[in-house]
Amino acid sequence: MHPITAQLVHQTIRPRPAESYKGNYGRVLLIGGNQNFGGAIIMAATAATYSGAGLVTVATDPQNFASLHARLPEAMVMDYHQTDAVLALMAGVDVVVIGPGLGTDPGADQLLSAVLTAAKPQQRLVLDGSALTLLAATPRPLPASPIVITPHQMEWQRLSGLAIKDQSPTANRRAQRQLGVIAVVKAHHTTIYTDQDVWFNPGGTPAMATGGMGDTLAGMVGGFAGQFSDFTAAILSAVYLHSAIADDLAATRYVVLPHQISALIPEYMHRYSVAVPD
Ligand SMILES: NC(=O)C1=CN([C@@H]2O[C@H](COP(=O)(O)OP(=O)(O)OC[C@H]3O[C@@H](n4cnc5c(N)ncnc54)[C@H](O)[C@@H]3O)[C@@H](O)[C@H]2O)[C@@H](O)CC1
Ligand SMILES: Nc1ncnc2c1ncn2[C@@H]1O[C@H](COP(=O)(O)OP(=O)(O)O)[C@@H](O)[C@H]1O
Ligand SMILES: [Mg+2]
Repeated sequence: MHPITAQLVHQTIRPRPAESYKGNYGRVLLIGGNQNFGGAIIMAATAATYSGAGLVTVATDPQNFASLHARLPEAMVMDYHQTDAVLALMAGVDVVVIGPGLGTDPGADQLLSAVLTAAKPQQRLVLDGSALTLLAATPRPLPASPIVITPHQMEWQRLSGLAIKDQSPTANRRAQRQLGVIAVVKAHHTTIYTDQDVWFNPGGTPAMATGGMGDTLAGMVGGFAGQFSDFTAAILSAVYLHSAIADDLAATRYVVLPHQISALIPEYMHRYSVAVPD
């Protein structure tokens, strides 16, 4: 098992070329946020935007449009009930993040299936939250796209069939291989399973135990996946920085809130892009 290192993050987040524009930094579509969980997709979209995604669109329940715009005017919105319009927009994006606050009603289930069916081989997919619960309840074929899943331990139990107490690296590895996707199994020290390797995240603190913390990670993974060509390195760097920021904040705070992490992502990305921090 390899630790994710500051060096790896430094090698992944490089200074931006001067001759570039928003189209070079990833078109990211985030899908989620029902009438009860609008905050989840707002936090995910905030993290994707603060991670440097060039263009962010959020497909969500229209009830969330005003609050999303008020928090994040950089994001565009669309009604996720209009499946054809969502799929038409999806055809032009680099990354799809689906699941934060999506809920598990039949409409959400159908939207997940439609997105999985429409995904093109070059599009990167981030499956989180409700998307994983839906997938566990009704397994369906996954597209040939690069896919990362970001389950917490209960979502991983539902998906893998492994009880939380049995989620050892060896068992997780076996389950990841069967699914054929990169698995970020979130815990106190998150472990990441790729086809080649098992990684662990050295950071993380119980100060992160707040609703929305995983939604924020999903958005970061989406933002990084739209910018950095090595998909695995992008995922590992997002996992590392998410908790590195939290660990630093937790030195003087009892709890760290998801939006506090997002606010610091640009500063940390700059820091890691210029040097390997101590
Ligand atoms: N502000 C918001 O709108 C929020 C929306 N959320 C969304 O709510 C939906 C449901 O997600 P939840 O995770 O809340 O509910 P889930 O039902 O998927 O998981 C929570 C259940 O798993 C158990 N559990 C065991 N180990 C756990 C672990 N390590 N971490 C978390 N739960 C563990 C809990 O006791 C609980 O019974 C998702 O779509 C999620 O994105 C949550 O992220 C919370 C914040
Ligand atoms: N005790 C802890 N130590 C380290 N990290 C934690 C701890 N509790 C929560 N986290 C992190 O917070 C995030 C929680 O994700 P998740 O449960 O999906 O949250 P939500 O769905 O509410 O956004 C994960 O990245 C997890 O690693
Ligand atoms: Mg979650």
